[in-house]
This record gives sequence, structure tokens and C-alpha cells, in this order.
Amino acid sequence: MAAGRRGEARSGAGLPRPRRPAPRCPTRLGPAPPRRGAGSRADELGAALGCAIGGGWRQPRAVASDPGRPRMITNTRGFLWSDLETRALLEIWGEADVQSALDGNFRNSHVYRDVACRLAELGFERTPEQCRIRIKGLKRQYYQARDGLKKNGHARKICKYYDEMDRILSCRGGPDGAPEPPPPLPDGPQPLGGPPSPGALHNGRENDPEADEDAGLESPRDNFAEDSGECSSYAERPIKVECPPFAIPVPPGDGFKEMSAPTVTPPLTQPKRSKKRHANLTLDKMMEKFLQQSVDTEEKFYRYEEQRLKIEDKRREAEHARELQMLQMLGQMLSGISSTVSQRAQSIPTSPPQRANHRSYGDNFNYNAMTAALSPPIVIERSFSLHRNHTLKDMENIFQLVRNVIPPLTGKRHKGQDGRIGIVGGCREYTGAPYFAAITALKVGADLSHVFCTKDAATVIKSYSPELIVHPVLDSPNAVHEVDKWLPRLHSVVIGPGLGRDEALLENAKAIIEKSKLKGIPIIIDADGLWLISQQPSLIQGYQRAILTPNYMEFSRLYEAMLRDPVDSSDHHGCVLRLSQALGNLTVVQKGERDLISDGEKVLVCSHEGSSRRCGGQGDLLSGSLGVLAHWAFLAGAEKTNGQNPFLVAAFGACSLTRQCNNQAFQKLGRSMTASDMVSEVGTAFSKLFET
Ligand SMILES: NC(=O)C1=CN([C@@H]2O[C@H](COP(=O)(O)OP(=O)(O)OC[C@H]3O[C@@H](n4cnc5c(N)ncnc54)[C@H](OP(=O)(O)O)[C@@H]3O)[C@@H](O)[C@H]2O)[C@@H](O)CC1
Ligand SMILES: Nc1ncnc2c1ncn2[C@@H]1O[C@H](COP(=O)(O)OP(=O)(O)OP(=O)(O)O)[C@@H](O)[C@H]1O
Repeated sequence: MAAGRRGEARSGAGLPRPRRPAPRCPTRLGPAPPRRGAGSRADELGAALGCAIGGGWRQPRAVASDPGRPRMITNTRGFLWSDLETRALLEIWGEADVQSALDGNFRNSHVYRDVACRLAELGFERTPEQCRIRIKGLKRQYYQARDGLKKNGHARKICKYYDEMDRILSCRGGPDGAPEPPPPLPDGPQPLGGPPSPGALHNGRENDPEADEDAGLESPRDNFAEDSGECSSYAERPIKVECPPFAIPVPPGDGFKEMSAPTVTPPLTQPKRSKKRHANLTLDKMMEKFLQQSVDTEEKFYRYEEQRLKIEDKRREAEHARELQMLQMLGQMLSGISSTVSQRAQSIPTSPPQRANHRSYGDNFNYNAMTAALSPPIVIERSFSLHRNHTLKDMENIFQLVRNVIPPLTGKRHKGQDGRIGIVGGCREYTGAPYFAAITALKVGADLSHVFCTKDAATVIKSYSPELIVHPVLDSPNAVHEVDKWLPRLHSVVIGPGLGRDEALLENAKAIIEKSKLKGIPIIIDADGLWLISQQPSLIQGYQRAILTPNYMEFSRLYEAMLRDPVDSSDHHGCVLRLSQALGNLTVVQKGERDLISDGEKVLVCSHEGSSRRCGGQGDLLSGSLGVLAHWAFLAGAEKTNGQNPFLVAAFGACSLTRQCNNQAFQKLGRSMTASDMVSEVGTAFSKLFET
């Protein structure tokens, strides 16, 4: 059956075929290609051909003789070309517009569509693919011939159309029209798809997109056999009609699968085309993926850049706002003195105990009660940027005061001298809070950190850190006595982190506060310690070596307990000032977006940049660091704090440090940042703020 068809084709091939009307050409190359009018070589050739010999395009047929084979698109390679047809093809292919369209274009199917159209106008019906393959074969012959010519001068034996090809190809330069470059060195850049065949390394071929397209995908022998494709007459050689025995692979989605019928196994003898098609598809797919990835990466880059710019804008805005605020504050300080003096005078009678207590900071603390009583409450706000010069020396440079009180590290001191801090807190539920406070105290620079907690919590807290000294005494019957034994050795106590609200524990905490007061130890009260104070304010009232660190809720409770009024949310400064006064001018640190610190005389505002992350435990870092700084500031004396209340200075230092830790940890970890991450930042934050 197949032989019969070949026979038909052969007999038909010798007969003149009626010339069909030239098909409409769907695509024309470039701007107005020269129409082949009189004088065009292709037209002359067309005219000379007259009724073209039967070299027309035959409808490719699928081989149906083997029912086991799936019907599919016939591969059109292998059709034979007559001499006239070939010359017509070369004329068209050699046209300048065709050559320039082929130059530098990896994809050339549209060019060959045009070539096929032009060929059809001359009466030769060939598919674009047939034209492309024919040209490819001719080119291969030409290059082989040219190489051979260099060696032994037998060019025309190998390539019949050597002169025509040479005329076309020797004019063909690189993409910019320059003469063809010399052949690349063997270790030079290789085209995609594997190492080129030896021939591909010769002049011009590396610039030839048509050559690139198939480089390395077929064996030269195979190509030569198929692509020589010429015959002097159709009768001379049988027409080779091919049908691939396997399906043409179609790329589905991401990967590649062959759409072969499940029962058909491709014969082992014909894998090359499949490989080539696979390779072509793989290359296309790879290129597509590569381009997609490039686009994605670029998009990502722009997204990140946009976010970065937004953050930068916000930072600038915040800085600007802070500068304005500072200027306003300065203006207020200068212009509002007279009005605030009268306010101050009115407020004095509401807190009678404070006058006497000012002296209780200690012998070395030269606090001038009279001056304080007559001076207006001053609001000092510092917004720090570490990398800017601070022009407002006015504020007595609180930062510098903090630096002043930090004991220098010297070899002369022994363990314990830089701080022995006690944390009273830690129960079964809350083991983290006392740990954060105690470890922060150590990291700030205390030498020893003691935790007085319940038995349940002790082992757990110990397991967090071997650096901590943990006493499992807080729920024991003689808890107060046990703690009291240690008090003389402690420089400050922090009462409340993780204490809980158990009655017995609160009672013990109360007794420990009393004992500490008697010994004149600075006391920092936080968390559940503040709950206790809000129940019994007299416990701490008037003890000016106490610092209270309430968050918003804790502040509200205390305020209401002391002033019998709800907090005035339009006057935070006034509220914190009044609470401190009501408690007898002890230091109050109201934590929040901006930390307000007051001793009833002044309000310091710390709005040092932190972050928007509010994980639990941040307040514990604050109370732990405050334990150390309060001791240092108290010890340093008024000289080092320039006459300022040392606890204000210490509180300001601790707030700035906590916020700096928060900022640094957030920079690194963003949303996933936790209090432990802040603890890791204590060392660098401290250096940045106070040691540079
Ligand atoms: N890892 C650990 O072991 C840790 C243990 N910790 C320990 O836990 C114990 C209890 O401390 P605490 O702060 O949760 O109790 P408390 O003050 O009664 O608040 C209760 C409620 O008040 C609110 N609220 C709180 N703050 C607010 C604010 N700023 N602004 C507005 N509202 C605010 C809020 O109410 P909500 O929003 O849930 O209605 C909150 O639930 C204590 O011993 C402490 O040391 C912590 O240190 C964390 C790490
Ligand atoms: N809105 C905020 N913006 C910036 N910083 C804040 C904000 N709120 C609190 N801080 C910072 O966090 C520190 C701790 O305040 P926070 O209100 O978290 O205490 P807390 O509730 O007692 O903490 P804890 O979880 O330890 O009990 C403050 O000193 C302040 O520096």
C-alpha cells in the first residue's frame, strides 16, 4: 500500500501540474519588501519556468498501513527538490530583506512563511518547514564544501550550489552588518544546547540563528543524508514520505510528556528526532522559564524597593515630627514659666510629706528641696537619633548624665561591686518575667542577680540560665526571713515580675518591701507588685527611693486608688506628675508609646525609637535594667547627675535601653521578635547608647 502510494507520487511527479493561484501571503517581511517586478531575478526565473515542473507541494500523508501506529501530523522532511525549485528558493532566500530578517532572529518561522509564499508566487508549493529544512541542508553542504575547499579544493563536488550560497553567505555579517568575526576559540562561549558540532565552530555559523537552532541536536551524517534533498528529475529518486512512528511531544504545563498511545513502544532505531524535538521544546521551555523568572525577580526587586522607600519616608516623617516637638517644648519652657510657677504653688499643699523626704535619697545626695519646690515642673523630652548631633544642650543632656553614672570597668573592683540585684517574683504560672528581669540586670552590668521565687518556679527559672542565683523561698513559711537574710547584700530589689496575685505571696512581698525600706534599698515595683501597691498605696507612699513602672492598666489602677479620679487622657503629663506627687514624689515611669517619667517635679519623656512590636516581657527588661541603673545613679550622687534626681536619670536610661533593644531585635526579626531576642540585644544596645 505504501509502495503504491510512492508509485503514484512518482508517476505524478513527472507530469506538469496546472499552476495553482499563488496563495495569499499572510505575512510579509519588513517594510515594503521589494516586489518582484520586471528586472527581479526571482521574477525572471519565475517567467522562465512558465508552467512549473511538477515540483509542487504534496499533501503529506500519514502512513495508515500500520493500524498499530497512531495517526498524526506527518513530518514533511525528506521531500526532494528539483534544481529549478532549489534555485528559486535560493533567489528568494538570498534577498536582502530575507537575510536581514533572519539575522539575529532565533525564531525564523515567520521568515520562512514569507519565503514559502514568495516561492508559491513562482509556482512552487512548499511549506515553510520544507523551505527551512532545504536551506539548512544547503547551508550544511556549503560549509562542508567551504572547509573542504580550504583543504583540497573539492567544493563543488559536495555542494552543487556553492557559488550561489557563497554569494549570499559571504555577504552575511554579524548582527550589525559587520564582517563575520573569526571563529571562536574552542573554549569560548558555547551556544545553548550543548557543545557545537565541529562545523558549527567555523566562520559565520556561530552568528547564524538558523544554524544555532539545530546546533548539536542531530548527527551530521543524518542531516546530510536527509538534507542533500535534490534530484535532477523527480523520476530519478523515489519520493520519501515519512511518518514518525511516535507522537510529537506536546509540552503540558511544566514538564514534558510524550503523547504516545500507551500500547506503542517507539522503535529503538528512531530516537533521534524525538530527542531533537524534545531538546527544542526543552530549550524553548527553559528560555520561557528563564524569562519568567527574570520578570518575577525584577518585580520582587521593585516591591522590596517600594517598601524600603515607604519605611524610609515614615522614618523621616517621624524624625521631623520629633524635631518639631522638641522645638515646641523648648518654646513652652521659655514662655510658660510664669504660669507653671503658679500651678506649682497650688500643688504644693497636696503633697506635704515630699519636702522632708527629699533628703532621704541619702547623705551623698545633695537634693535641694527648696529649689525644687520653687521651680516649675519642667517637661524634658528627648527623642534620640544616635547619628545626629544634639543641639539641645539645655536638657542637661540626660544621656550624658546616664553615661556619667555608669561605673567604669576597671580591674580594681571585685565581684559584686557593680551590682547585686534581687528580683522578687516568679511563681508556677510566671517563670519568664523574673528571668527576663534578672538576666537583663546581669547583661546591663550587674555582677550578681538573685531571684526569690516559689519552689515550683525555681527549677524552671534555673534551667533558663545558670547565671542566675535562684532562691525557692517565696512560698515557704519563713519566706520573709529568708529574703531578709540577703537584703543587706543587695543593692536594689525589683518586686513584682511574675509574682502573681496569690494572697500569701502578696503578703510576703509586702513584708519584703517593708524590710527593704528599712534598709534604704532602692525598690523598683512592677507588674503584680503594682497591684499590691494599688491595694495598699501607703506601703510605698513617701519612700523616694522607690520607682514604680506601671503600664497603662497599672497606671490607671494606681491613679484611681490615689487620686480618686479616672485618668485624664488629654493630660498624660499632668497625670503622671500628679500621681508621683500623690505618692510622695517617688519616681513614676508610665510606660507606653512614649514613656513618661516623673518625680513630681519634672516630667521626662522618652520617645526613643522602639518598634511596633509589643511582645510580653518588655516591661520585665525595663524593670531589670532599672534595678541596676537605679543603684548606679544612686551611688554616683548628685555631682554626677548634675543635681538631677538620680532615679529620673536611671529611669530615663532604662527606658531608652529597653526601646533600643526592642528596635534592634525588631530590625532583625520583625514580627517574630520576642523578649528573649531583646535580651540578646542588651549588650550592643547599651554600647550604642551609653558607651560611644
Ligand atoms: N513570660 C512571662 O512569664 C511573663 C509574665 N508576665 C507576668 O504576668 C503577670 C500579669 O501581668 P499583666 O501585665 O498581664 O497583668 P495586668 O497588668 O493585670 O494586665 C492584665 C490585663 O490588662 C490589660 N493591659 C495590660 N497592659 C495594657 C496596656 N498597656 N494597655 C491596655 N491594656 C493593658 C490587658 O487586658 P486585655 O487587653 O487582655 O483585656 C491585660 O491582659 C505579671 O506577674 C507579669 O510579670 C508578664 O511580665 C509578661 C511575661
Ligand atoms: N506603644 C509603644 N510604643 C513603643 N514602645 C512601647 C510601647 N508600649 C510600650 N513600649 C515600650 O515597652 C516597654 C514596656 O512597656 P509595656 O507596656 O510592654 O510593659 P508591661 O506591660 O509591663 O510589659 P510586660 O509584658 O513585661 O508585663 C516600655 O518601657 C516602652 O519602652
